[in-house]
Amino acid sequence: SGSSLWRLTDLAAQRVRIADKVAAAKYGTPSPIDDPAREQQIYDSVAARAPGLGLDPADAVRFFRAQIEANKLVQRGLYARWDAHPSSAPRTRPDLGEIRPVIDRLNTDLLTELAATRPARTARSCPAHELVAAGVADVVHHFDALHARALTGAARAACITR
Ligand SMILES: C=C(O[C@@H]1C=C(C(=O)O)C=C[C@H]1O)C(=O)O
Repeated sequence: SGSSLWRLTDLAAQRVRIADKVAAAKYGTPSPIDDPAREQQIYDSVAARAPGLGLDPADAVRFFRAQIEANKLVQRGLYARWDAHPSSAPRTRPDLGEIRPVIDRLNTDLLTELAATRPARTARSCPAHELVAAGVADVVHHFDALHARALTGAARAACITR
């Protein structure tokens, strides 16, 4: 992987994609899209692990805030779609308890990759990496506009602009 942002971007894309399963798990149930307690757990875990990886905790948390916003953007977009076209709503309901461990694993891999890509993330050229994200979204993941938009926001947060 080196310092290239491809793997980081692909992991972010996988995290955007899994929002489909999360939305399907919650749609038509009392579980809201936003779960602040779960989000706080993630931020606390990220902040605790960051220093051991040579990462600034605030920087790592900022990145994960963007990943979570991207995930919720997709969930909201899918809800709107499913409300408008009930025939497109999922017919089976996955178990959120089985999805979250996969997200935990992606979070760990993202954190590792954040540490590995520090040079690319601090480079002045980093914002151009949005193009990489667009390519990953299109060519690798065949994302629609909703998912591509979510990934663009998530990928932009990788750059350290301070
Ligand atoms: C993915 C979920 O939905 C939301 C998004 C989260 C995330 O991206 O990690 C965490 C909590 C929720 O606010 C979830 O509930 O697990």
